[in-house]
Amino acid sequence: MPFPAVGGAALPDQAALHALLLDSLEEQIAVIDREGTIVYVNLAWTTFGLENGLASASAGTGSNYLGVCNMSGSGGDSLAGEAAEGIRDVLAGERASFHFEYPCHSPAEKRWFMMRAAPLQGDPGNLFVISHHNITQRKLAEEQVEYLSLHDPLTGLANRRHFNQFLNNEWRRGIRSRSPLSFVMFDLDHFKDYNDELGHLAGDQCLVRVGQVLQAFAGRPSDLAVRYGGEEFGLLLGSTGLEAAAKIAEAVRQKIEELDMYHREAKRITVSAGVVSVIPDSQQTEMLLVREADKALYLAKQQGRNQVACA
Ligand SMILES: Nc1nc2c(ncn2[C@@H]2O[C@H](COP(=O)(O)OP(=O)(O)OP(=O)(O)O)[C@@H](O)[C@H]2O)c(=O)[nH]1
Repeated sequence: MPFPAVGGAALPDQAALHALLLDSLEEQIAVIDREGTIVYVNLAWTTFGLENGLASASAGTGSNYLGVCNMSGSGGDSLAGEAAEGIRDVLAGERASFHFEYPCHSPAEKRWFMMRAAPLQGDPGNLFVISHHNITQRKLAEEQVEYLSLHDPLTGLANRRHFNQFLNNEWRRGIRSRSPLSFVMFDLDHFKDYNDELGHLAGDQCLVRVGQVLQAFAGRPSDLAVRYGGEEFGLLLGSTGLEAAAKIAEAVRQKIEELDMYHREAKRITVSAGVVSVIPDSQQTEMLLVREADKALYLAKQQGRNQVACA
C-alpha cells in the first residue's frame, strides 16, 4: 500500500496529496511570479504543451508566460495582446482577476479555452495562478444555438431574423458607399395545389430544392438567400443594380422551372418574382426594399405568374 491508511482510506501526506490532486486535474494550471516567469506547472499543462508542439522549455517552469503573450501580441496576435494586458493588470493589483475566452483550434478540431489569471490565495502580490480551462463543448453549443436562431430548419437558408440584421447592415453600407442594393422576392405559384395533391412532405421537399437553387445564386459575401415565409423566398444582392438583379431573378425562375417538379400532368412548380433596386438613402428605411419588391411580386402574379416583374 503506497500511503498510510487514515480512517480506513490510504492517504499521502498533505503536500503529496495536493501535488497529486493538481496533476489529476483536467485544467491546465501554472503559477507565475511577478515578472510572469512560470514557477510551477501541473501535469495537464505540460502534457498539453508537448502534445501541441510547444518546446518543453516554453511549456514548463522557467519560461516567461507573460513574455510569450507580450511577444505574440506585438507580433500582431491581438488575442495574445489582450491576454497580456489582462495579466499585467492582475500582476499590478489593478484588477482582482482576469478571465479571457479564446479560440485555440488544432488542425483536427475546433477548440476554445478560458484563461484565468488571479493572485495565489494566501500569497497576494508575489505569486499568481494561470489556468486554462477547455470550454469547447459550451462554445459548440453556443454556435449551434446561434445557427438555429438565424436559419430556417427546413431549407437551411437565413430566416427573417437573420435577413433583417443582414439587410440593415447592407443598407447602412449602401448609404456610405452610394452603391445600389437589390432585393428579389419570390413566391411559388399554386403551391397549395402541389401540397394538396402530393402531400405536405412532398411540399417540404419541393421547398428544400427551391432553397438550394436560391442558395446557389447568393455567392458573394453581400448576398443573402432567405426563406421569407411559408413558400416565399428572397434574394438580397449587394452592389447590384436593377438590370443585373432582374437577370438573376430570371435565371432563378428558369432553374426552378427546370427542376421539373410536376404535380399534375403538364403542371409543374414555377415561381413569380418581384425585383427592386435602390441606392440606400438615410431618409428611408430598409423596409422600403421589401415593400417595393412585394408590390412587384404582386404584379408578376397578376400578369399570369411564372415571370419576373420590376418595381
Ligand atoms: N409543405 C409545406 N407547405 C407549406 C409550408 N409553408 C407554407 N406552405 C403551404 O403553401 C401554400 C401557400 O398557398 P397560397 O398562399 O394559397 O399560395 P399558392 O397556392 O402558392 O398560390 P399563389 O401564390 O397565388 O400562386 C399553403 O398550402 C401552405 O400550407 C411548409 O413549410 N411546408
